[in-house]
Amino acid sequence: MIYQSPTIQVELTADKIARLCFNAPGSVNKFDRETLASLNAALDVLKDSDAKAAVLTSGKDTFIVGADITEFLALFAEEDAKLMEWIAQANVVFNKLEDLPFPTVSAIKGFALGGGCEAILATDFRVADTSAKIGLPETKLGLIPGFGGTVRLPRLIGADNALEWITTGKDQRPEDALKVGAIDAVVAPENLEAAAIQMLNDALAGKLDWQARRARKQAPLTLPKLEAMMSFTTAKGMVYAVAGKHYPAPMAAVSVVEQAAGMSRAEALVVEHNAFIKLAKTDVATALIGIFLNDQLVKGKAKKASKLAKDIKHAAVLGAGIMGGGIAYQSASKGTPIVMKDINQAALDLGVNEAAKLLSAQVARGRSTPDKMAKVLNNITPALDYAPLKDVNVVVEAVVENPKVKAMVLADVENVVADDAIIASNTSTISIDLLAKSLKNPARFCGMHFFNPVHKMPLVEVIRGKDTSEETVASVVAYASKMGKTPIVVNDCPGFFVNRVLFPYFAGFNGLLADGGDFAAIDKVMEKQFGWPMGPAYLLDVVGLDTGHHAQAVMADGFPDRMGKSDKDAIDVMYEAGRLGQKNGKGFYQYSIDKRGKPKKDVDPASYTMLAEAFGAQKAFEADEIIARTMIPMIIETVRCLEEGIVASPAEADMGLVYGLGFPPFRGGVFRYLDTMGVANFVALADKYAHLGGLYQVTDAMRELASNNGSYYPKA
Ligand SMILES: NC(=O)c1ccc[n+]([C@@H]2O[C@H](COP(=O)([O-])OP(=O)(O)OC[C@H]3O[C@@H](n4cnc5c(N)ncnc54)[C@H](O)[C@@H]3O)[C@@H](O)[C@H]2O)c1
Repeated sequence: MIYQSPTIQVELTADKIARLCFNAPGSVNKFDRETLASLNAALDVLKDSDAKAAVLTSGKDTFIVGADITEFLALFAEEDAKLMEWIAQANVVFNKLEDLPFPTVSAIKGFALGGGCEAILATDFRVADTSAKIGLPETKLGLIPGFGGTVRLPRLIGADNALEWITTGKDQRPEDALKVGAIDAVVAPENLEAAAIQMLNDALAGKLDWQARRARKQAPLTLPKLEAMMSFTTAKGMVYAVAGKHYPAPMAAVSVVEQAAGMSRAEALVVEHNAFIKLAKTDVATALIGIFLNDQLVKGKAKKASKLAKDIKHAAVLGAGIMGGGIAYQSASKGTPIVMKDINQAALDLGVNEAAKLLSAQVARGRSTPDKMAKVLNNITPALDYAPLKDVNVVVEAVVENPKVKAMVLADVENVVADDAIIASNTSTISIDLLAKSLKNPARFCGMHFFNPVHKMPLVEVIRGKDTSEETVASVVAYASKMGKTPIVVNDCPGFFVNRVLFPYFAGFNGLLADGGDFAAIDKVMEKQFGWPMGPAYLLDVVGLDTGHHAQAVMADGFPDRMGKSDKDAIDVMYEAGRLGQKNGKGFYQYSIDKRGKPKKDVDPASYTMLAEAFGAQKAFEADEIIARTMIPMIIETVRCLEEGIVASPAEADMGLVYGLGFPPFRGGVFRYLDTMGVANFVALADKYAHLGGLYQVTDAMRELASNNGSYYPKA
C-alpha cells in the first residue's frame, strides 16, 4: 500500500501498476470534501512513486455516485470568493489526475455520475462493465458540471453529443457511451479490472497512444465556424423548448460549451467555474437540490419502516376500476402478485386489458420484452369472489367512493383474510377513522391513497388512523416503496394532506371566477408563470367535476369555518350543467379526440355564457393577483397541516406537493417557496387579501415566525 485514507487506498502491483481504489465507509463513494482532499494527497504520492501506469477502481458496487449533495446548500451559501476557492481547488485535483506522468484508465461499474463521471473523463482511457451508468446529471439540480465536465466531455465525444448528455442530465447505458466514444470498451463484470489493466499494458507497449488521447482533451474544440454556429444555435432552440424559462441550467450549459470552445483547458475551466457559481446561487438550484435532499429523507424513512414491516408476498385489490386496475398493474409489474377482485366481469376484463395495453406500450418502446410482459400479466389474478384472498398479506380497497359500500366491503374482507393481513383503503375523501369502525381490528387498517394515473404518479399518501398500528403503517409504506412509489405518512383528516391543500386553491380559483375572472386566462398564468403542469380549470376537468364537487362538499363539512360556502361557485355551475370535464367531453373546456387518439382541449363559448349568467361580466386580473388569490389559500392550508401534525415535516409536505400535485419543482414546494420569498413578505401579501375570508388568514405561528425572521427549513 503506498497510500491509505478512510476513503482511498493505493497499492502498487509487481508490474508497477498503481491501483487507486475508492472505498469509503458506507454503501457508496462520493466526492465530499474529505474524498477530494484524499484524492489530492493520493495523486501527490502517485506522481512521485515509481508507478508506470494507474487504474482507478471502486471497492463498492458502484464507482462514484457524484459530489456530496448534502454539502451543497451550506457550501453555496458561502460568498462567491469562498465558493470559487472550493471549485478551483477541486479542479486542481482533477487536472492533477489528468496530468499524471503515465497512462491512466478508469474501471467503471455501476454509477459514475456527476463528479464520478468527471473523474473518469480525467483519465486517458475508460473501461466499463455492463452494470455501468454514466452521466452528468447536474442540470437536474439547476447546476452545470463544475469539475471540468463541460470542458472534457465535448472534447472527447463532440459538442453535440456532450450537450445532449449535459442538458438532459440522463444516465447513459455503457453501450450508448461506447457508441459515442465516451468509453473505450464494455466488458463483463468479472473481466473489468483485467480489461482495464490490459489497456494500460497496450498503452505502455505503444499500441495505444495515450498521449494523443490526453492532448485532444486539453486542446480547443476543433469545429469549423459555420458548423459551430449551427450546432450551438440548434442546441439552444431545442434546449429552450424542453427546459423552458424556469430552468436556466441547461441553457447555461450550452452557452458555456460555446464560449469555451476555442479555449485552452485552463481558460475553459474558468468559464465553467463562473457559470457554476452563478447557478449555484439561484433559487432554482436551491429548490431542486432541496427536492433531492427531501427525496432522500423520505426514502430513508421508508427504508427504516421496512425493518418493522411485514413481508408482503401476495396482495389483493378490491375494485378493477381506474384506480384498482392501476394498482394491480403497478404491484404486478414490480414483482408482488396481486388478486384483482370486482363484482363485475366486464370491469375485470377492462382492468386486465388496461394492464396489457400499458405493458405492450413498454414492449414497443423496447423497455420490456414479451416474456416479461407475460410474467406481469400472470401476476394479476382476476376474481369475482373472495376465495383467492384468504392467503394474501395485504388488501387495498379501491371500490366506488361511497362510505356505505366501502363499510360493507371492508367488513366482508376482514372475515375472509388471515388475522394478520393488512387492510388499506384508497379512498380519496372518506375519513380513515370512520371506515375503521366497520372493522373488528382497526389496528390493521390505514389509508393508502394513490394518485391517478397510478403508473405515472410517484406519490402514495399513507394515512394513519387513530387506531392504526405502527406495524400496519410500516408495512404499507414498505409495500408502496416496493411498488416503486414514494410514500409519505400523514395523519387522518378530511382530504388527508394533498386534497386538503388542493381544495383551498380551487376555492381561490372559484373566487376569481365569481369576481369575473376568465378561467382560460387564469390557467395560462398558473401554467406559464407559476409553472403548474395544468391550470386549475384544466385540472378540475381532468379530475372530473363530479369528483371535485363531491370532494369540495366533504372539505366544506370538515372545515366549515374556512371552506364552507353559501353561494354557488363555478364548480357548482359546471356540475349542475352536467359538464363533468374530460370524462364526458365538456367541462370548463370542451374536448375532442385528436388524430393520435389523445384528448384535445378547446375553449367552449357555452361555458363562458354559463359563467357570465352566474357571475356577471368578465373582468381582467393581473397575473400577480391571480397567483396570490389562488396560492395563498393553498400555502396557508399547507402550513396548518404542518402545525396540526397532519404532515410530519416541511420536507415531506413539499414532496407530497411536488409528487402528488406536480407543484413546480423549480419552486421546491410550499415551504421552500415561503423561505425563498421570506415568511414576512408572504404574511404581508396574505394580509392584503385577508378580506377574502378564512382561507386567507395566516396562523399565529406564521406571524410569529415572520416577526422572528424565521424559516421552515434550517438556514444554510
Ligand atoms: N379516480 C381517481 O382519480 C381517484 C384518485 C385517487 C383515489 N380514488 C379513489 O379510488 C376509489 C376507486 O375509484 P375509481 O376512480 O377507480 O372508481 P371506478 O368507478 O373506476 O371503479 C370502481 C370499481 O369498483 C367496483 N366495485 C363496486 N363495488 C364493489 C364491490 N363490492 N367489490 C368489488 N368491486 C366493487 C366497480 O365495479 C368498479 O369497477 C374511490 O374510493 C376513489 O375515491 C380515485
